[in-house]
Amino acid sequence: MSSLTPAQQRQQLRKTLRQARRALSQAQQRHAAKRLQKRLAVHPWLRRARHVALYLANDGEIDPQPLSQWLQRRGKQVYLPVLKRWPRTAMQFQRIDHTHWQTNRFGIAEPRYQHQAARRIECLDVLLMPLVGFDPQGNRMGMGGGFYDRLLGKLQRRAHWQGPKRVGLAHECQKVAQLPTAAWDVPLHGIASDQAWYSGKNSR
Ligand SMILES: Nc1nc2c(c(=O)[nH]1)N(C=O)[C@@H](CNc1ccc(C(=O)N[C@@H](CCC(=O)O)C(=O)O)cc1)CN2
Ligand SMILES: Nc1ncnc2c1ncn2[C@@H]1O[C@H](COP(=O)(O)OP(=O)(O)OP(=O)(O)O)[C@@H](O)[C@H]1O
Repeated sequence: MSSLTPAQQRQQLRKTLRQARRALSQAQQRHAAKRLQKRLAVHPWLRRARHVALYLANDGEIDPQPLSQWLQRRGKQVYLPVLKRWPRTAMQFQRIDHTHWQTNRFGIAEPRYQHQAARRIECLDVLLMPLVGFDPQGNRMGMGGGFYDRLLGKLQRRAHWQGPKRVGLAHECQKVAQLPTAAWDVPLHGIASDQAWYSGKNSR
């Protein structure tokens, strides 16, 4: 209905797109994950990268696992997000080798925090991000926690941007023509789906 506020529109869209990705079969998920790996394995950003963050698939997200294995075979360091206990809105990244696992408050597995395995976001080469929805202009909508936006927002306010390439990973069914954007959204440099590569327009 046209009487929805922008926040309600985002919420509505989030619900529809989450249902769409959850409706994919296991076979479709496996196929998509493999296609994604093939696409990114030839991308110069990933071929050059030494430190890459990704995520453990949840709620129908496209699965970066085949890509993670490819990266590790190439001797690259792979990192996962770990939610901070305090402040509860913060997140950091941790290398995954020799890891003890725990479950975070959203039921997603994550490495137990170890100071020596953590890496600052500005020292990552590529940040592969989960998303609920994207548009071909490079806008991203996540689960609504604001974890990635908050982390990247801090970097963006610095005079000299130094940070990872921001790449969203998605199923093609998560694409919309134009996302309603919020002031704090940080645009992506690119989006890789199982079917295509999208170059973000307003990335820097
Ligand atoms: N695989 C994966 N890992 C990730 C993220 C992600 O989006 N995907 N995150 C990206 O930020 C962070 C976790 N953020 C999340 C935010 C909300 C929910 C979620 O399921 N929300 C429920 C409500 C749960 C509750 O409040 O108890 C929901 O909306 O139904 C999950 C993860 C870090 N790790
Ligand atoms: N840079 C920021 N500074 C302060 N608050 C922020 C910032 N970015 C996001 N937020 C807060 O986080 C909340 C969720 O934002 P949003 O809906 O854009 O999250 P998301 O991108 O879907 O989630 P995520 O990044 O965790 O995947 C917003 O209501 C906003 O208040």
